[in-house]
Amino acid sequence: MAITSVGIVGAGQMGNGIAHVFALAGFDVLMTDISQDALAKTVRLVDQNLDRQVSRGKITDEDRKAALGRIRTTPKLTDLGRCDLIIEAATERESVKQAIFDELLPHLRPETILTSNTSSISITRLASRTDRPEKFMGFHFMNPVPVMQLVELIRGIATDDATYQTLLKVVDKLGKTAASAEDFPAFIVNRILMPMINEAVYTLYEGVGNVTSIDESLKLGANHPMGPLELADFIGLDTCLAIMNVLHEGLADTKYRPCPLLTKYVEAGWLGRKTRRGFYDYRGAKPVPTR
Ligand SMILES: CC(=O)CC(=O)SCCNC(=O)CCNC(=O)[C@H](O)C(C)(C)COP(=O)(O)OP(=O)(O)OC[C@H]1O[C@@H](n2cnc3c(N)ncnc32)[C@H](O)[C@@H]1OP(=O)(O)O
Ligand SMILES: NC(=O)C1=CN([C@@H]2O[C@H](COP(=O)(O)OP(=O)(O)OC[C@H]3O[C@@H](n4cnc5c(N)ncnc54)[C@H](OP(=O)(O)O)[C@@H]3O)[C@@H](O)[C@H]2O)C=CC1
Repeated sequence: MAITSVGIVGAGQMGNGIAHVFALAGFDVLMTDISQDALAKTVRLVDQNLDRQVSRGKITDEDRKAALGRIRTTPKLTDLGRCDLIIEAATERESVKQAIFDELLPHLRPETILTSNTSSISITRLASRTDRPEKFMGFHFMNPVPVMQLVELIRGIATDDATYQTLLKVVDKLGKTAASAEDFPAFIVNRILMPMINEAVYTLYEGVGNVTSIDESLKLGANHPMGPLELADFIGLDTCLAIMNVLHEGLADTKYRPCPLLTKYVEAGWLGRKTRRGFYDYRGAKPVPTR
């Protein structure tokens, strides 16, 4: 099946980046979000990021204008029913994703492919509660989407080969690289990355280092582009905690227990960059470590 139109549910940082790369690659994009505020901001943010690519000579101003012209928004989830491909990129909570699929399913055409950008949740379980487990897949983009080359493709137990092949072609059209992961908690990237971030929070919790020394150590000592705490703030501490909980519950191994300090930051509503406070405080001119 040829995909020309894409419906994106969730206009947060991931939905925004996904809309950006699909529109630039020539797909028609329709976005929705329960937050009208997020929806209102999203096209402006895509424009800013496209503009950044124009100023760095990556794309032309014509490309920017054409991409923007392909993005539309709607407050009504059910309007996405006419799209060829759905990418759910709402908050990392199974009940949220479930409710979205329940509402959307009666409005989809039978051939529509349904995907989730989930970072960790079982694709087989999400798929099993839909009317099309064979046309359901994990479609996991990395943040920031316009920059990161990888897309993880996760087949549930029932996903058919035609769906997988269609998504491989879509990834190719986006100019990105696909990696296939089996459907186990947090797949490949987050199975490895998130325990490292959680360990960095334990290192902070136990006083082995402070925010600055931990981040500097990994940046200068292991050549990571961002320190683990800076990266956690970038991803969102709520998302990091949700992924650790899926690993902990799904693999039933205490080595994945989320650090109590990570839980405390999330309970405080200090979710990182998106709330302007996390391991760093972003409310001033420069980020200031909170510990
Ligand atoms: C949680 C999950 O489920 C999975 C995940 O996503 S895990 C998170 C994965 N992501 C990472 O690990 C990111 C780690 N960090 C990095 O790679 C880098 O710090 C970074 C690319 C984010 C920024 O790099 P930087 O050198 O500090 O910043 P900056 O110079 O501003 O940007 C680098 C390039 O990215 C571009 N860029 C950054 N953000 C962008 C955006 N949102 N849109 C478009 N372009 C962007 C810049 O234009 C710049 O392009 P050029 O190289 O062509 O000049
Ligand atoms: N952050 C990251 O680095 C990565 C995240 N992901 C995954 O992508 C998904 C989105 O993450 P991210 O963009 O960071 O999260 P954000 O918190 O930035 O955005 C999520 C958006 O979804 C909205 N939302 C919540 N419930 C609904 C709903 N029922 N219908 C429509 N929209 C809804 C939220 O609105 P409101 O704020 O009002 O609740 C918010 O605008 C998650 O599954 C996450 O695990 C995947 C790769 C990387």
